Amino acid sequence: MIVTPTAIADVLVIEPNVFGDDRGFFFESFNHAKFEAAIGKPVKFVQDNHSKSAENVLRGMHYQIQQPQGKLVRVVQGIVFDVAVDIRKNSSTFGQWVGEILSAENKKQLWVPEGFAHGFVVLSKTAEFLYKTTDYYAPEFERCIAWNDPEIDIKWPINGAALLSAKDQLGKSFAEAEHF
Ligand SMILES: Cc1cn([C@H]2C[C@H](O)[C@@H](COP(=O)(O)OP(=O)(O)O[C@H]3O[C@@H](C)C(=O)[C@@H](O)[C@H]3O)O2)c(=O)[nH]c1=O
Repeated sequence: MIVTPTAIADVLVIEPNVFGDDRGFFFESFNHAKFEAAIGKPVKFVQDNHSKSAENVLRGMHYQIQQPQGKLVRVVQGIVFDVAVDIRKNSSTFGQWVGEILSAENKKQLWVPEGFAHGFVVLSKTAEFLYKTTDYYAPEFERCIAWNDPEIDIKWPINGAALLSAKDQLGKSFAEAEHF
């Protein structure tokens, strides 16, 4: 597998070795030992999540202020633009974002560590999104930063209006939001 740091060093792009043959393909979508070697520390995932969304659906920018979740994300159908925002106050990249196209075809995964707000927008007709998390869902600690916060200024590659949940329409500004 190929591991490539992004502009924010702790956020990694992971590309598995894909073995294609006459039948189709095979790849290890997660290997604990190799993943720990990639991030350089022990990790324990406790939840696997799967969502499906229509084109222009934008979910984000989410985090849990307690029980923070590291997320290993990938796409098994369609194409998304996936984004991590560094909200660690002591980080040299505090307030910066990185984005990556993840698709069923490119099979890229993004490692979004604890301390980041995370979100994505769907660029295909539909997309199915899978992710592992290092802590359990805890709605009482769930927080949302507005996807279009001008200070963060994420350059979303979308045509048309983003489709948001009622909850995500109430996302806070980066300035107002709680940080780590
Ligand atoms: C995230 C989550 C949701 N749910 C439930 C709550 C709700 O009824 C329904 C849909 O929840 P949401 O609207 O919060 O789902 P969604 O907007 O897809 O939330 C997710 O967005 C992406 C960007 C992330 O980074 C995730 O961590 C998570 O916050 O599913 C769980 O039972 N467990 C979970 O882990």
